Amino acid sequence: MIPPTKRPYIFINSAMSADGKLSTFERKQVKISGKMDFDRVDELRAETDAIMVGIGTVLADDPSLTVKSEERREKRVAAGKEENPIRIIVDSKARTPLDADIFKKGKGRKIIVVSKSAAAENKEKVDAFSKMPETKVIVAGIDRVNLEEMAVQLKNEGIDRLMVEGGAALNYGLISTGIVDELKIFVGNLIIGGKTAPTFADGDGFSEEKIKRLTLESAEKIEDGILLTWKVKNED
Ligand SMILES: NC(=O)C1=CN([C@@H]2O[C@H](COP(=O)(O)OP(=O)(O)OC[C@H]3O[C@@H](n4cnc5c(N)ncnc54)[C@H](O)[C@@H]3O)[C@@H](O)[C@H]2O)C=CC1
Ligand SMILES: Nc1nc(O)c(N)c(N[C@@H]2O[C@H](COP(=O)(O)O)[C@@H](O)[C@H]2O)n1
Repeated sequence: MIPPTKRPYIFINSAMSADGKLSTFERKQVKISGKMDFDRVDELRAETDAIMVGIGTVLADDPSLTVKSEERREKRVAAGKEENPIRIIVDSKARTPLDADIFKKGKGRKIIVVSKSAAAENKEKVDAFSKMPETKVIVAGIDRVNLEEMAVQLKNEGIDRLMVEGGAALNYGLISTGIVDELKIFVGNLIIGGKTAPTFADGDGFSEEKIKRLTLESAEKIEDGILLTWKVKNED
């Protein structure tokens, strides 16, 4: 495992239903958070150096990942930062559409992380990413993005605090690699159901001896849901 000093502090913020789902079996975005929780997320975005999502989330939701409050953007600029944190997509096969909202909405740097095989086999698309405004490509891993290698490269880009906003496969990948420090999970007042609907952490799952343990830091009621903040025990 890489020492925490060689990578950013990494936390995941997600909203899930009371039955642990991130969205429906159709993988369509569901409004789980209310107004207050979305505002809390906006504040977290404004305080972070970078925001990351997986390609599954880009293809499903097409998020812009911008700071929504003008006041918060102005505060960032006054502090000598860009309006928006660096927006990062983990995209092993270079599938990010060139007309994705992340390229169209909001100012600031973007990073697309691809695998070596995508950089070689899909060179035209990867070159096109590099030509998009304020966009850099990082290559990490052979056929799939190596998340540890990526984290070290992101630290070298000056990212000390990284917020991950899903989805299910990326959450599991990062947690199972042992590089997530904290989870902020808003549990909303709804049941989504469905055995194929994405859960907070999908992937292969842990065998019993490798189950990841957490320490509860706080539980806060927000509107009709609850925000749980956990520290991840990575030393086990
Ligand atoms: N409620 C919420 O807070 C959120 C919900 N969502 C929902 O989650 C769903 C998308 O989740 P997923 O389909 O799981 O996609 P995802 O966003 O987790 O992206 C998965 C992709 O990440 C890439 N990846 C590269 N290297 C990886 C590695 N080493 N480990 C894991 N992934 C790696 C792969 O290309 C993989 O296909 C959508 O339905 C979306 O609406 C997404 C974000 C937040
Ligand atoms: N915090 C939170 N609550 C929900 O109810 C959600 N559905 C999500 N989804 C995440 O928000 C992203 C949208 O970002 P933009 O508004 O486009 O900037 C979406 O892609 C998910 O990451 N989050």
